[in-house]
Amino acid sequence: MPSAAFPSQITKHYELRQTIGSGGFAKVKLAVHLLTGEKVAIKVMNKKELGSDLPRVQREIDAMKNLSQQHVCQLYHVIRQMNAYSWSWRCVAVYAPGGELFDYIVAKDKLKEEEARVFFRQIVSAVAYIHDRGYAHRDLKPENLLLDDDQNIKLIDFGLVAKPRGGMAYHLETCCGSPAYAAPELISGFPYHGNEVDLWSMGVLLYALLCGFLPFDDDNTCKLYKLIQKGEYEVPDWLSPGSAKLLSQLLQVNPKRRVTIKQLLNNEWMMKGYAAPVRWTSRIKKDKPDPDVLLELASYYDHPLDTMMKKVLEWKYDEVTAMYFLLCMKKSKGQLPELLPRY
Ligand SMILES: COc1cc(O)cc(Nc2ccc(C(=O)Nc3ccc4c(c3)C[NH2+]CC4)cc2)c1
Repeated sequence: MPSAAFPSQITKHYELRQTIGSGGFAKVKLAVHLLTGEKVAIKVMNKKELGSDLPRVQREIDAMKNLSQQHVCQLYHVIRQMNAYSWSWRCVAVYAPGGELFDYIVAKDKLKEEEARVFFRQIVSAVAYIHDRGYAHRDLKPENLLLDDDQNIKLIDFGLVAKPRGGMAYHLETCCGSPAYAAPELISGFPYHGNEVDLWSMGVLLYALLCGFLPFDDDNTCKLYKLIQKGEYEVPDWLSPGSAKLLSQLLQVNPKRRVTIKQLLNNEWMMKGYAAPVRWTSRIKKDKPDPDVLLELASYYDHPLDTMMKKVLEWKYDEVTAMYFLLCMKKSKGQLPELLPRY
């Protein structure tokens, strides 16, 4: 039980600020990492509220520990704390000052094709990466896509992620995600493939970006399901033929006829105005830590370089992992030479 005399792991490293998101069993707070001054997002989950959702927390944390890519929200630090008579989790991750893509679309009503293409290419990059790592997100929607300070996409909320044993071929028997973005095969209760379900949700997402409203929408969930299973939607006259064609390739009721993530990478619409296909491999090389950051860490912790390298490569998602990623963030902003206070 933390007290003033025994500061919690959180207050030892972070200064908590306001709540920036809440829902279900979790609350997300803005915080500042004391040593680097970098802003972070801290997701607070209490076992008591979690109830049956405990596996969801573990799934999200395990997934985020395995996912490091420029368009996926980076996990920095996981702190499990015993308080009162139950466990609580605090997970520290990237803060995305642009907030949710959902709010960005609402504020702009709808996006021009060129702007939608910039975001959609980054979303395809994130999904191609997690699929390649054997994960299906299963809850792709604008609320789970955040914008960082350069308006780049960061994918969050891996609580419904599925990493079926033996890769993606396995059917996933659970029904999940948000109804308006759910694929026909998922809501029909048929066995489905997680990666195909993600492609349908991306079709709904692209439609929302280009139109400012949903292709299938009804307050009555049963009526909504019928609309989705019919797969008929309005094609507004402001959509270009290319946009309409890509939407028809994504919003295919038969998952076997749906465009695949690999086909999307160099799809005609995706390539318009671009010289190269979507780049989806990670720019973050966890197996080769950044030498400048290692030097800074070794100096701060007063460790020999090779000892520091070994500690970082353990990827414990403790204070060392957090320091590493946050110093990388500072370096990307040209602020690394700001020396850390020495012990
Ligand atoms: C374990 O998984 C985690 C852990 C964690 O610490 C965070 C997340 N997910 C996030 C949720 C929200 C944000 C975030 O930055 N939200 C945000 C930021 C700025 C603003 C808003 C939200 C909304 N109002 C406008 C300003 C970041 C990560 C997952």
